[in-house]
Amino acid sequence: MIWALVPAAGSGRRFGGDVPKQYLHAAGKPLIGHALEALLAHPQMDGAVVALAADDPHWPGWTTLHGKPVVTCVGGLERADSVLAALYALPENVAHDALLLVHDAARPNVRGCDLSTLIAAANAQRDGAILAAPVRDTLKASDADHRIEATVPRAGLWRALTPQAFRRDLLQRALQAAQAAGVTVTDEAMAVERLGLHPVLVEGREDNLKVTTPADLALVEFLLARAA
Ligand SMILES: Nc1ccn([C@@H]2O[C@H](COP(=O)(O)OP(=O)(O)OP(=O)(O)O)[C@@H](O)[C@H]2O)c(=O)n1
Ligand SMILES: C[C@](O)(CO)[C@H](O)COP(=O)(O)O
Repeated sequence: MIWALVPAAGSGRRFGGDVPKQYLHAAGKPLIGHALEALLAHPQMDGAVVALAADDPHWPGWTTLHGKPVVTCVGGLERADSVLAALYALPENVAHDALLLVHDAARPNVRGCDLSTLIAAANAQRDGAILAAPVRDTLKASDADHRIEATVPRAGLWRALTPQAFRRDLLQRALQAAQAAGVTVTDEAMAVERLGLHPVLVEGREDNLKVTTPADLALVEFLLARAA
């Protein structure tokens, strides 16, 4: 059994505007709709838990997509809190060693081929696996005035994407440990790394973009329309 946990309780501060970005439309449907449909269209996926802002007026109320259950819960202050809330909201019949794929609602262009390679990698070893893209640009470190201080060697550097795939019991233990330590993790792998484990990086599509600013939306609109 494989379930998705979809953090969708953010307010989109960097994007701006009144409507949280996960509900903005591109290629005819909200970004969250594209993300959930891509996840649940995959034959190995069994359902999804979506973490929403309290009293979210935008949630369309889906209870199934592609014939698979969609469960909702109230998210938390940070993304990691929302992921943990979604984990706690998993239905009773989801086993404690079930594989969980955590995917940003703001990443609408995830593809089935990437889901298949990620699931295979996560099933092949216990530390988990994440989609990621190798850094292709030269990286610079700067001072507070944006003056270059150094060029950062990019060999072995990756951009973490989502989904990130972990066994339920491991993910719960890792997120609870980070929360108890007062550490705000920016992705699930960071919490698992804190336990001394080494999740595997699975090269994913560069166009599995997270919509963070308005410029991202225009690009995602083009990508989704082309994929339709
Ligand atoms: N407390 C939070 C914060 C974020 N998210 C979700 O985590 C994903 C990635 O987070 P991000 O892109 O940072 O979204 P926002 O937090 O909404 O953006 P910002 O940081 O600009 O406010 C998004 O789908 C967002 O809805 C969440 O579920 N709960
Ligand atoms: C989880 C993530 O998408 C991996 O790159 C990223 O860390 C989310 O960061 P955000 O600031 O919460 O968008």
